[in-house]
Parts: sequence; structure tokens; C-alpha cells
Amino acid sequence: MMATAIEFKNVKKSYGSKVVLDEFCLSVSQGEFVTIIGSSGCGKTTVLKMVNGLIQPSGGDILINGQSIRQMDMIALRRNIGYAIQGSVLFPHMTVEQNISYVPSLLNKKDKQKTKSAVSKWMRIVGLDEELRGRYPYELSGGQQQRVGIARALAASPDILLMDEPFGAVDEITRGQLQDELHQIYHKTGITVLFVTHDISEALKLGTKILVMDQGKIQQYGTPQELLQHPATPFVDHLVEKERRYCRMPEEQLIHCQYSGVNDSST
Ligand SMILES: Nc1ncnc2c1ncn2[C@@H]1O[C@H](COP(=O)(O)OP(=O)(O)OP(=O)(O)O)[C@@H](O)[C@H]1O
Repeated sequence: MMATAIEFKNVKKSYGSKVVLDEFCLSVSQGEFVTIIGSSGCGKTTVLKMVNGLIQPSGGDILINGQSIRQMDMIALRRNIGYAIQGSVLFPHMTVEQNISYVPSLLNKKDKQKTKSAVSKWMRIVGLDEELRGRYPYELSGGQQQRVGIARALAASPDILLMDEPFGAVDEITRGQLQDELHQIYHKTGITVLFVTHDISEALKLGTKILVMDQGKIQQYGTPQELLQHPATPFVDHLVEKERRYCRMPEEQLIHCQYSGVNDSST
């Protein structure tokens, strides 16, 4: 049984009189890749930003590795949590290298060479060409900027990575490549990921678990298979309907279905 990385305990969040989350409970195990999907305005970004303290809960508590974030130093907390969001959030006056090395250079102040090789390593991992090192964000394509953003989030070696529609602004091909790269990084590092998306295929492809939300309520929290095979509510059923229609069954499973069909009719 894996330890719990993130826990929401009866969390409440309201803006004025508008209640966004009420008695929200969620437990994320270490090393889990959780994709969060749901109707617009249901509170996905709010959930994400509460993990790194960008938004304070109105009630309840949030624990990171068993410790309440109320008792944590916000700087230490954020240093341990990577954050990547849609579009470019790079420092515009800094080169690719300076953007990626921002946190590592704070951490290994004296050892410049260590930071340099860390930059090369992360550029390679997210699929950025070495020659882009000295360029400024405005000299990069949207997909390249997105890769730099992810490299920067990962270069701080966080235990937890929060991603808010990080691939929302790129074309289909780049999106597919970034998804594959993120999937590999996740498997290599064993990092815990919370990933907000609007795209159910992306949620099913990347998530080891998917959190489906509607109107501040959890509709289902389960594996891709559980969602596809046992949708908990009509909302989830509707969400995965198309995916189920297009998802190709592995041949063994098809054969199994046919066999059980034959058995059924013969008994
Ligand atoms: N600072 C704020 N003040 C008032 N209302 C807010 C504030 N931030 C968010 N909200 C409201 O809270 C609700 C949840 O917002 P949130 O950004 O978490 O939703 P979301 O699920 O991420 O939405 P989307 O999918 O559209 O990005 C929305 O109705 C939003 O309008």
C-alpha cells in the first residue's frame, strides 16, 4: 500500500456566497497520476491551486505527505511542488537556459556546471534541441514554450507536479508528443501528478486514476478501466460514452467475449 501524498479532508471553498467545493474529500497515493476532468467552472483549478497554497480553503484541511499545509512554510512547500499551466508562463526576459535553471541555480549556487548539465538533461527529456538554449521565449513556437515550461517545473525535482491544461494551447501532433513525453517522465521519476484537462481521451490516456467532477462534487474517482466499464453516475457514463465506442478492444478480450457468448447460449 502506497503512502498518501495529498489528502483533502472535508475541504470547503466559497467565493463570497458562492460555494465551489463543499466537504470535498480526496486521497492521492504517492506515485499516482491523477487526471481531473469535469464541467466548466466545477472547481478543478481551485482544487489544484489549493495543493500549493495559491488558494486557501475556507474550511477543512489539506495534508501533503501527512502534514497540514496550514503548518508549512509556503516557500518550502512550493519548492517541492512543480506547477505548469496552459500557455507560456516563462520569464520573457530570460533565455531557455535561464528559465529552466531558475530553481536549480538557487539550489546549487556554487556549482554552475551541475546546473548546466541539469538543463541539458531536462531539455533532452522534454524533446528540446540544444540549439534553443540561448533563445528567448518569443523566439520559440507554442509547443517549444510549453516544453520549456514543463522542463522548468521538473528541473526543481519536485515530489508533486501540478499541471493545469498544460497542452491546451498546442496543435494535435505536438499535444500527442508532449503526452508521450510526460508519460515517460512520469514512469522514470515516480513523481505524483495532478493534471487538469478538458479532454476525456487525454484523461484516460495519461491517468492511472481519473477524478470526474461536476458542480463541486466528485462523480467518480477511479482507474480508466473502472470509468469505462462501471461509470458511477449518468454524468460519467455520458462523458466516456464516445471513448467506449471508439476504444478498440484487445483481441483476446474480443475472443473471450465471443466464447462466453457461445457458452451462454449453450447453457
Ligand atoms: N477569485 C474568484 N472569485 C470569485 N469566483 C471565483 C474566483 N475564482 C474562481 N471562481 C469561481 O469558482 C468556480 C470554480 O472555478 P475554477 O477555476 O476552479 O473552475 P474550473 O473547473 O477550473 O473551470 P474551467 O474548466 O472553466 O477552467 C467558478 O464558478 C469560478 O467562476
